[in-house]
Amino acid sequence: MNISFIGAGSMAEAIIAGLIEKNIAERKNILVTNREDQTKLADLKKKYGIQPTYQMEELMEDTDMVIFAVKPKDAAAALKKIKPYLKEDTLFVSVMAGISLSYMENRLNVQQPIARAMPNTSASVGKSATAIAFNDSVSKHQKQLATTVFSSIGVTTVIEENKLDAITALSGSGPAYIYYVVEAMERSAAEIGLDADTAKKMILQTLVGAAEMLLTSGKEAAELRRDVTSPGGTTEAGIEVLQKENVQTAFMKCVKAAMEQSKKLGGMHESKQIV
Ligand SMILES: NC(=O)C1=CN([C@@H]2O[C@H](COP(=O)(O)OP(=O)(O)OC[C@H]3O[C@@H](n4cnc5c(N)ncnc54)[C@H](O)[C@@H]3O)[C@@H](O)[C@H]2O)C=CC1
Ligand SMILES: O=C(O)[C@@H]1CCC=N1
Repeated sequence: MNISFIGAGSMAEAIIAGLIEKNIAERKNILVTNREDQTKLADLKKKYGIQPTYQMEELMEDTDMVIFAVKPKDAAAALKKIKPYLKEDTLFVSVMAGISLSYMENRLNVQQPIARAMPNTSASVGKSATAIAFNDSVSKHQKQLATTVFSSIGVTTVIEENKLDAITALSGSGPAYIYYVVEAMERSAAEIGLDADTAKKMILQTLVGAAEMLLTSGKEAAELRRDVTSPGGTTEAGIEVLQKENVQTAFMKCVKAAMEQSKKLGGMHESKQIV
């Protein structure tokens, strides 16, 4: 498979690492460009053996798929730059938060095959939860190609585009919520007299173990929680505080706020005139 990346930041690198690790594409067939940071491209070449280039013709000529991984604020300029070189039947895959299929169709070509994907940074370790939506021009074969690419960095689900803001809030931003909880556990461990190394080891194994239980036990989260909570015991005392402080409600508000922001990001850019 030939794949070209527009944008060479953390998300592009995570996907490149997955493609190489799982042998989805040969290193010589992965082309990468960015706006101007030649040092970053040289680093990527050294690390992964991929092909950096600033030649748009080279990027677009034989590619099966263009992965577009620039920030939403840079979308308009980057789309304008590539439009003259993008072949009309090449699959264009965006990983940008908030930017809709119709926004991209309007700036590229209404008939362009376009996919909108939302991975997360766990892609770097092959554990992304990615959701992907397609416009009507994407062929069955192209859907398979895109699914293969994102499956190389974790689990992939095909969904309707109108669910992508919710997905962005839940699993796109999701790793950050978990890290936030870990930060709190680390701080409390220090306060109750545990050294940082011991605390980290215990917290991380607790996290991995809980995830494995959720994946394999066949039990719901609430049931697993009840299994830990002995009547009159330590967990009950802890959870009572979380309930009194409305922590679950706060988390629900957090996900909703992230979803609103995803919608807003899209709206902010959609309202700009096509230039
Ligand atoms: N970081 C995250 O957790 C996630 C990010 N995303 C999305 O991925 C996209 C990229 O995010 P990051 O990799 O974190 O950003 P980043 O800032 O690390 O990388 C952006 C890249 O785009 C390049 N770029 C900007 N304008 C360009 C242009 N005109 N032509 C060519 N290249 C250009 C920059 O040089 C840079 O290499 C964003 O749209 C974000 O919404 C999606 C899921 C998760
Ligand atoms: O915070 C953001 O906007 C990006 C999208 C999902 C995760 N990070």
